[in-house]
Amino acid sequence: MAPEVLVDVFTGTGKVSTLNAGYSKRAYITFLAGNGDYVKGVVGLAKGLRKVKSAYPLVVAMLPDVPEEHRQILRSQGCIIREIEPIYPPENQIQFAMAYYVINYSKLRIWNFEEYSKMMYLDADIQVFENIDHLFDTPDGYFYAAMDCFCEKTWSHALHHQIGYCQQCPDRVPWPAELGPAPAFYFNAGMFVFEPSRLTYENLLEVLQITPPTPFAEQDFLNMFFEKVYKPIPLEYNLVLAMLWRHPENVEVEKVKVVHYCAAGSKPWRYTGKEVNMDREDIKMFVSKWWDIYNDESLDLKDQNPVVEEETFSKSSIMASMPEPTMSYIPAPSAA
Ligand SMILES: O=c1ccn([C@@H]2O[C@H](COP(=O)(O)OP(=O)(O)O[C@H]3O[C@H](CO)[C@H](O)[C@H](O)[C@H]3O)[C@@H](O)[C@H]2O)c(=O)[nH]1
Ligand SMILES: O[C@H]1[C@H](O)[C@@H](O)[C@H](O)[C@@H](O)[C@H]1O
Ligand SMILES: [Mn+2]
Repeated sequence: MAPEVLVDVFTGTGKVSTLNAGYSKRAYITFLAGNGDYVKGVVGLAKGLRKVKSAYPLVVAMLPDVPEEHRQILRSQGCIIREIEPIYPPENQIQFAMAYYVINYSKLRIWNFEEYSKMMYLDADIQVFENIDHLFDTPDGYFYAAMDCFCEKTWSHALHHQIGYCQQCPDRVPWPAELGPAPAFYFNAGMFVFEPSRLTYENLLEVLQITPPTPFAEQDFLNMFFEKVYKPIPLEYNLVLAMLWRHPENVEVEKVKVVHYCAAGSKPWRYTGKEVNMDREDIKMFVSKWWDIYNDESLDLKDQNPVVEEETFSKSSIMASMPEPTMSYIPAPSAA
């Protein structure tokens, strides 16, 4: 049976949610490694979440190599800092994952944050342009994320890409019958909704030990691990920018709530406009919208005191004002 795509149907009652009454254990979470410029992405994300009046704090799971200066910047923006130990794939096998992505296995630590009942992971190169708090209301027991696209060069190692198959337009080149059933839907791991759990965490680490690393590192691993409970959500919750030129018919730009600046050359803080497709008007528009948020001083955290967790929660409940969504499911088109 084809998996289902989650579709939100908003009733838009505008009712103020009483978040502290049972829902306070929710948070956004991102990942930060190294002393480079990804800290700018996290600052941008923290300000973006504030702009759309998200009711939940942003936790930053960071590796020990993030310098104190960057931690201070993030604290001053209201982020909750949580240091994690790196996770490496089994010894001697690292060469099979793309070097750049190996560090992302460390992301698995976030399943250990059991003090939160539900979290939404967002890459540091993601920006949120509309409130997406309602995704926390999705039924428990599933893994929610948007489906990826296989058309860019980064996918050239994969058979899908080589034969021209993409799950975003499965009719263009249908999956060849002689290769067996079409592959399960595959999500981009830059954005997902999950439930931390010690049991799941231990399971993840155990299975990782017997799983050979693959090019997209933890993204491939999570796709395999959560295959049976994966529920695709609409692309507007994680617009992988390449969708704009690979599958424009699937994108309604005005509906986009979350942009993932993952296309080569599109990270706003590194943007030069010179790389392929980077001179497009829609790309320029999204990059400039990211900078508007990053540069907007009115979005800086007003309170100069460093944020402590409890404080953030109670502030959140006061800020919370959002429509109450109802969710329904429709079947997705078959990938075959
Ligand atoms: O020097 C770095 C590199 C990466 N990151 C963090 O790691 C995330 C992933 O890196 P990119 O966003 O540059 O990579 P992509 O978006 O191309 O990666 C996609 O594929 C990866 C496979 O490992 C992950 O699944 C990632 O979440 C997914 O969006 C960043 O957003 C950021 O949060 C850092 O903090 N510092
Ligand atoms: O799955 C891949 C991967 O996450 C890449 O890093 C990203 O740049 C691509 O856009 C995506 O399709
Ligand atoms: Mn990313």
